[in-house]
Amino acid sequence: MSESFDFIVVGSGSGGAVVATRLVEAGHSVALMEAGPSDRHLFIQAPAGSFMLAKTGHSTPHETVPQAHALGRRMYIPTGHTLGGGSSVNGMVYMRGQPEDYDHWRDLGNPGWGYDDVLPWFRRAEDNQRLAGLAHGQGGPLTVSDPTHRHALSRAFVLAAQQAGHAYNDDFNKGRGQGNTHGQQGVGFFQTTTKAGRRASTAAAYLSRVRGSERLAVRLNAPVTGLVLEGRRVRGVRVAGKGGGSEVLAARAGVVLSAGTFATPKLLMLSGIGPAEHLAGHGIPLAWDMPAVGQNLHDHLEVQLEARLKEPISLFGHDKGWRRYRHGLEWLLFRSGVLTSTIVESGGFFDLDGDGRPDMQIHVIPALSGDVDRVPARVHGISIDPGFLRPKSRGEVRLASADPFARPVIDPHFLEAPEDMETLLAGIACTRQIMAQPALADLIAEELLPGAAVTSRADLEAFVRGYAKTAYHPVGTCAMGQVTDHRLKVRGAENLWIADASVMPHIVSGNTNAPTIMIGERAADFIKADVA
Ligand SMILES: Cc1cc2nc3c(=O)[nH]c(=O)nc-3n(C[C@H](O)[C@H](O)[C@H](O)COP(=O)(O)OP(=O)(O)OC[C@H]3O[C@@H](n4cnc5c(N)ncnc54)[C@H](O)[C@@H]3O)c2cc1C
Repeated sequence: MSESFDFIVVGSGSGGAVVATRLVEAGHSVALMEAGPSDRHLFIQAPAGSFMLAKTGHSTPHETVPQAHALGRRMYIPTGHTLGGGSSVNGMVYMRGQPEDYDHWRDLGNPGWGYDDVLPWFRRAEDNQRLAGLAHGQGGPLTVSDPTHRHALSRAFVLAAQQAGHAYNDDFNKGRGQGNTHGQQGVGFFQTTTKAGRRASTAAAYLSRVRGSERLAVRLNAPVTGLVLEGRRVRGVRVAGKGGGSEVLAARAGVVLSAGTFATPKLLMLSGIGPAEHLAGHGIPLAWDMPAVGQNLHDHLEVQLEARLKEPISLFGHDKGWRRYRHGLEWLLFRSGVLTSTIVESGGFFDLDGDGRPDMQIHVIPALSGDVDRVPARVHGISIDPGFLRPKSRGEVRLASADPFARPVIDPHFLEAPEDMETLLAGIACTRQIMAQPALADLIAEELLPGAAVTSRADLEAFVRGYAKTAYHPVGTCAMGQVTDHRLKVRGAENLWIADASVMPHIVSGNTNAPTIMIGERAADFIKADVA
């Protein structure tokens, strides 16, 4: 083995960069292996650039297998592929989910993961620019701030939703609500992971603290292709080298997998840790049988309602011609203007089934955004995306072959559970009610998607099956309690941990970046204690 470190962390995303930073701060030497390139790119650093990142090579454009309950469509689920991973390409919405999510994780057999248990780690990570008190932290690495740019359409949505009877909420992360209200419920502006007009990825917020340390080696464009095992002990990792060769790096204390919901189970399976029959089918020697690896894949799904506007007030055209240069210059010189916008500035949480707990989230985009396989109409418009928070459908990730460079087979079984369809249909009705209120109705010329004529249940169901898209929050494929224990150590392994979104046993009721950062914080503490 060529080089050795105390720890090797595989993947520098929302979980990995946090673990690596905390281990280095604790005095350990760490090799942080990242398959993707550097994050030095205007579209990463300037918040609004995120909408133009799809084609820059900073994300991996995963595709599902044809989805039986979505008209046989292959659905697009990108994941980050750069320093900072998803936190470098995401929409920067700062959201934790609901206290009940974590209480549920605890009740599934993961002691120490209830809301009151995890709250201190959310607070430790956080440097909130507006909110203090029991729910929020100051002085942590991750800056959480209010959107400085609030587009007229983002504001119109918030007003229209209040006109429809939904309460204004100025803190979706306050935790348990007052009296009969749920702390998350209502509409407003999302807090963001941005700092002074720039993206606060885990690379910027965490890794920058230890970048100069001689204990940290960051390897970019360095895909790990498997683990080096000796019985139940991990000795190191295999890394693809330039020109087709491969190198082995040694880990004296252990290895942390933080390659994300698709790549972490893939690496386990390539290393012989997974469902025995599946591995045998690909000729991979079994290390130990773990049927749960790759199972329990789930994600948030949403539909996009689109409307054409009467006046040219959306963001349409702002990424073209002279406007593009003006916005770029304003951001470069002053860190102000449209490029500081996270685009998804407003939205809310709605309790559609009346059980006292929101089950639907809305994201608002002040333009027609389309989808990766759907070019939007070239007109001024607004997109309003209702999506479910707690999907019932479950799928899986499997190997396509023993080739580490083959994309995994991703089958989320989207919309298989009838409840998922019901929540989306109720979400469309709720969204239309908001669009009918004066603050939005006065701006809207016509509904483009699904279109005013689409009102029958059959037509609306067909719309959902034909247009539903993911919110890019895949989780669950190495679930804590199944694949790892409650201290995030892989079951059966002596010194192998997982710290990414794959360990969530059940998706949180909200965006997944902040919860994954919390998982990274906790993993670092478990690991430090385990090797002390
Ligand atoms: C387009 C988009 C928008 C999103 N918007 C939001 C949002 O607004 N708010 C929010 O909270 N969440 C959002 N999310 C989700 C959130 O960013 C992710 O849930 C989170 O980043 C996942 O973190 P992770 O640590 O599990 O994996 P990642 O952050 O994806 O990190 C995994 C890293 O491992 C690397 N890697 C993979 N395989 C290997 C290998 N073999 N060797 C070495 N390195 C490897 C990858 O390149 C990547 O950098 C969004 C995600 C996307 C993609």
